[in-house]
Amino acid sequence: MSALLQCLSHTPLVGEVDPEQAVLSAVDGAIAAARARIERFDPELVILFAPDHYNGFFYDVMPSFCIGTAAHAIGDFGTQAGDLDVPEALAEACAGSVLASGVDVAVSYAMQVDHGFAQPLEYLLGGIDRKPVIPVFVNGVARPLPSFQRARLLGEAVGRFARGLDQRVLLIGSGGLSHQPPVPELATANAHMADRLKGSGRHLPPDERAARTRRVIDAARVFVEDPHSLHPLNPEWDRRFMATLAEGRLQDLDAIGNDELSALAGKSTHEVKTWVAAFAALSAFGPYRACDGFYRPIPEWICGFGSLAAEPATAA
Ligand SMILES: O=C(O)CCC(=O)/C=C/C=C(\O)C(=O)O
Ligand SMILES: [Fe+2]
Repeated sequence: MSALLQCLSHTPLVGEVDPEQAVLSAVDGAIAAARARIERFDPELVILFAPDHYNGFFYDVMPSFCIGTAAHAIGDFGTQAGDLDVPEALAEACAGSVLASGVDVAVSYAMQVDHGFAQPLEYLLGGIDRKPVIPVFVNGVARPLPSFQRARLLGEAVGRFARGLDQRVLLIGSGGLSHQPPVPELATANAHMADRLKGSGRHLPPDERAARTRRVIDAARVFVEDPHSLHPLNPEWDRRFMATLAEGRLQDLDAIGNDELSALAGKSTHEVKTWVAAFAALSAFGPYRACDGFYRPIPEWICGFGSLAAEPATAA
């Protein structure tokens, strides 16, 4: 029974609109360090908390949280497509344990996931099917959104389940930090887009997929020139948020409401609830020690890009 945590921002813009080489090299260095630590740990099971961007979860039924007993990655923005290696019985047991803890997580026996899940698996493990993984969806874009507190309680419940396994468990949180790329919203969508958001977007025609990709790339190019063309990045908030997690003060976040968080750091920063869930899961193993914090505001990727690892304080 042991655990390692790695939280990492994701971006669909890597390779499309990139920052200068020095920044890219710094990011590559942070990811390489994370990957080396994970290799040394040699996880037997990965529990991946990640969001979706209207590729797998829609307003026909939008859960706050969902555990997959099987999952397929669609391969958006150049990420790997295919099946994740989900241990079905273990994922079922995890969902049962979380429900018994009082957190009403949904389950999916055919979860569809996007770059939010695929990118960390590729960057940190070398591919989407290299290790058994329990995928845990955390709604980070579709209002109404779960709160920091509920994300923490979800993570604690998952952590108690993981602690009971005789396995080396890698906990991953994917997404964030401050950012607001152009993701459609139901409240402002036209009839066609509203239909897509309610479920017809599950199998998007290739021309619409290409237009959607193009829209994000174009927005990034404009954002680099004009930081007010989208919600500005907030490095101060991002650093404070990372320090809060590193110092084990997860409950301090409970008081921050969702509208307040959107105003502080952009409507997509709710993805950081995956970080909160992952840290809360680690806290079920006892006090932890965070390490290798990395942060850069990267307008080319429309995000505050961060990486943070942690392990139980008792680990060697
Ligand atoms: O429908 C769309 O256009 C969605 C665009 C999209 O998927 C953007 C994703 C951005 C991130 O994942 C991110 O910056 O975290
Ligand atoms: Fe995202």
